[in-house]
Amino acid sequence: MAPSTEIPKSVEWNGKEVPVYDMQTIDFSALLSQEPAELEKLVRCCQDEGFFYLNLNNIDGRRFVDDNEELLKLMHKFFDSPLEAKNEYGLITPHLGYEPIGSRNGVLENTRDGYEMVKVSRDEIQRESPHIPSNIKNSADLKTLENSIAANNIIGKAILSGLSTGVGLTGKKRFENLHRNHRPSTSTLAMMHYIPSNPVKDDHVGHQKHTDISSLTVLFTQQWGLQVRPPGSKEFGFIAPKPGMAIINVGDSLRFASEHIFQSCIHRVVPYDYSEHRYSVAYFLRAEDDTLFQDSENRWITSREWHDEKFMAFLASPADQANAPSSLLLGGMQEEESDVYGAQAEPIAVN
Ligand SMILES: O=C(O)CCC(=O)C(=O)O
Ligand SMILES: [Fe+2]
Repeated sequence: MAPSTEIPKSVEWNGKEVPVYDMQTIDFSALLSQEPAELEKLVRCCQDEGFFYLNLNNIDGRRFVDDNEELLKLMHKFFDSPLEAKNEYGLITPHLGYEPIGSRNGVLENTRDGYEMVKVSRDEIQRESPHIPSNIKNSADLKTLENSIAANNIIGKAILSGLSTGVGLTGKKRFENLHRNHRPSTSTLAMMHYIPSNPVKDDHVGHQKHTDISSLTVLFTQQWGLQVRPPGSKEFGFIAPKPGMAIINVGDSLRFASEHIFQSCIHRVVPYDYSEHRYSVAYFLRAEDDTLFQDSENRWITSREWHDEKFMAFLASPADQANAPSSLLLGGMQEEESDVYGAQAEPIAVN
């Protein structure tokens, strides 16, 4: 019998039954044509949940899935290298460079994070001699990185454009116009490797609860581990990876740009299979640095200021993080009262 591709409604994780949340699916081809029914669905996804699958299993999308396969090979080469090679430039800016395992707080109390990450920004890849570690800098590697950044940028812009049309924005007010390609931004490709870990006994575990700084995040992963906490829900639940589909989420900046109509969904990553190495790629499409919007405290703030402020807050110690306002940490998103597991004091992070 062929293996079942059915996604279960819940799975057992860490000694507990945990929901698997079903998300809506937006079809990339229909999005490109701005089919009205697809745009309506897209707007609803962003207003109600802030998360959806993007189906790339079609003639328009398959090349982006292939780009991601190539990138995965490059990631294996990079992460298999010695630490000194990976850390050749260190973390140059928050959106460019390498962060070793344990740079931030982990997903559970008293843990550090369980992943290493290398980021290549869209602005940097276009420079004459970009700061990229030498072990992924031959001309084929640069092409692979460029293809992925371009692919994700095209996907992000198609979504922004669909959303602008869907909510009736015209001219300069359209979301794409806050994300012009030639303007400086912190948009970046983040490649992550999670080490195997057991939440019961290890001290480097997962990726802490957060909302993304970005306008939109385009995520590729073939492995379980991502959990979301949709608005109004009492607990985190898994999102199942699906072949040929990217997972898209709205981040704080698009929530602000939409006058807080869109949800910036709360999420985190846990080790699903404790013995597994997990790989994921998140492209953070961010607004032009000098874009002005109002945060949930009604402060006028630029895209760059929001990025820098939130990033610094999350590099802070667990004690300082606990004292930071949740309007900063969770982009103004409210959490429902938690169940027992979710109620434990968890640090919160950012990307
Ligand atoms: O690894 C993942 O699946 C998600 C990572 C993430 O949430 C982030 O980098 O902001
Ligand atoms: Fe994230």
